[in-house]
Amino acid sequence: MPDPRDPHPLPDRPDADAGPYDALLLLSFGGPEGPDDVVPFLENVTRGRGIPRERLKEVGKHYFLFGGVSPINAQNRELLDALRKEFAEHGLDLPLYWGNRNWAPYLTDALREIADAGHHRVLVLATSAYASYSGCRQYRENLAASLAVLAEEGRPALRVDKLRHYFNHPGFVEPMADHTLAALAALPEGVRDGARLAFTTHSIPTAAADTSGPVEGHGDGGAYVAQHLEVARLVAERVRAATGVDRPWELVYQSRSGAPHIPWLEPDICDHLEAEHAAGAPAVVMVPIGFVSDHMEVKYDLDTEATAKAEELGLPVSRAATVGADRRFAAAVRDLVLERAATERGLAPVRCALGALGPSHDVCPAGCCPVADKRQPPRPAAAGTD
Ligand SMILES: CC1=C(CCC(=O)O)c2cc3nc(cc4[nH]c(cc5[nH]c(cc1n2)c(C)c5CCC(=O)O)c(CCC(=O)O)c4C)C(CCC(=O)O)=C3C
Ligand SMILES: [Fe+2]
Repeated sequence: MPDPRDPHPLPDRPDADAGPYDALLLLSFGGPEGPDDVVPFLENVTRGRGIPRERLKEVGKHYFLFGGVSPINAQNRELLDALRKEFAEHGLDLPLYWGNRNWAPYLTDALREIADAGHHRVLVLATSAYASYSGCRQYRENLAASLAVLAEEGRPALRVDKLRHYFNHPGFVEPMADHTLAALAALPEGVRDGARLAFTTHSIPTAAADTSGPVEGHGDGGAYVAQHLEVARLVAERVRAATGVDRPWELVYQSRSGAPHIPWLEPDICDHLEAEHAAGAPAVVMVPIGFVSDHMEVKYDLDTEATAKAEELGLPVSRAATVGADRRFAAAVRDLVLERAATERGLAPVRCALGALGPSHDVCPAGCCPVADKRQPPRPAAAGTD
């Protein structure tokens, strides 16, 4: 077992050569930036997905509670700034672009800008660290659809690759562990040692979880659950080493949508808080390992809803910050860019990953993360084998 106190230095990549790539595209979810954006944004997100009307009204309210502004776009701007700084400091000359799936700046516009600047090979950083249809293939489908628009416009073809999943990269795990320690320190001292850890991520339909990742890993929970359990274990191990306390921890879920008769991953964080309280837990730290920034799913579902539930129970809780624009995460992105570029040049670079699962594949194999809903027509996806 690796020593959790080992700083896991990134491989010292002597070069700053991003070739054959000539652009990096930050690909994210997007979010509304004012009250008038909320309904059209939700329509973009849920088009053809069978989300009950009631649920949409409810989710709209979450956004209106925050003035109709999702924090996600500002957070992506911060990440872009951190990446620019990281690249400049290390002499990595790779222009950065940004496009979203569901709101401006849109993905198609970003790709058009990239093509018009004369670039040909694009590397994509998605703000989703794990496998699953929603977290990976859906982004690849959006890339394919946008590339098709550009082709119709008669623009020269872009070749697009996606960076591998980074959930187990030290630049993702280490900031998450530090933020968990900070959230523990924010609890009243008397309950700190007894506090339990609740790692949270987005619930998805169990059928989508079971088929997440490469075909040979399909089965109960699939790669989605296995990858999250691994990050939870890695973070819990680091927290134990730093505090000397071996705390009970669990992986739980949040932000469920979809029709009630379709099974989604459980337990929900609110039910979990109730169960922990009933079991005599003195406090709980919520650790949103499923997300890359403190966007609305974190601000509403954890900081508002779950925190209100805990108050009602009289259970002290705190919430760990996500990695956001942490410079170790920016360094991880640089590391992954250089790693992939070297691989594409025919070299065999060090592939940095913590824990037992090893580095994820560079290219999604055929059958990876299929649409679980059989009524959905299969759509073309870019940056993969199928
Ligand atoms: C796995 C996963 C991630 C993590 C990976 C990633 O980051 O991509 C994620 C992120 C996010 N999800 C977000 C927002 C929403 N997700 C929805 C709906 C859904 N999410 C799903 C899954 C995921 N979602 C699923 C299976 C659905 C059901 C409909 C469908 O199959 O597509 C809906 C519709 C209403 C509702 O029912 O909640 C909204 C508004 C925002 C923006 C937050 C902000 O504005 O700050 C972000 C970052
Ligand atoms: Fe979502």
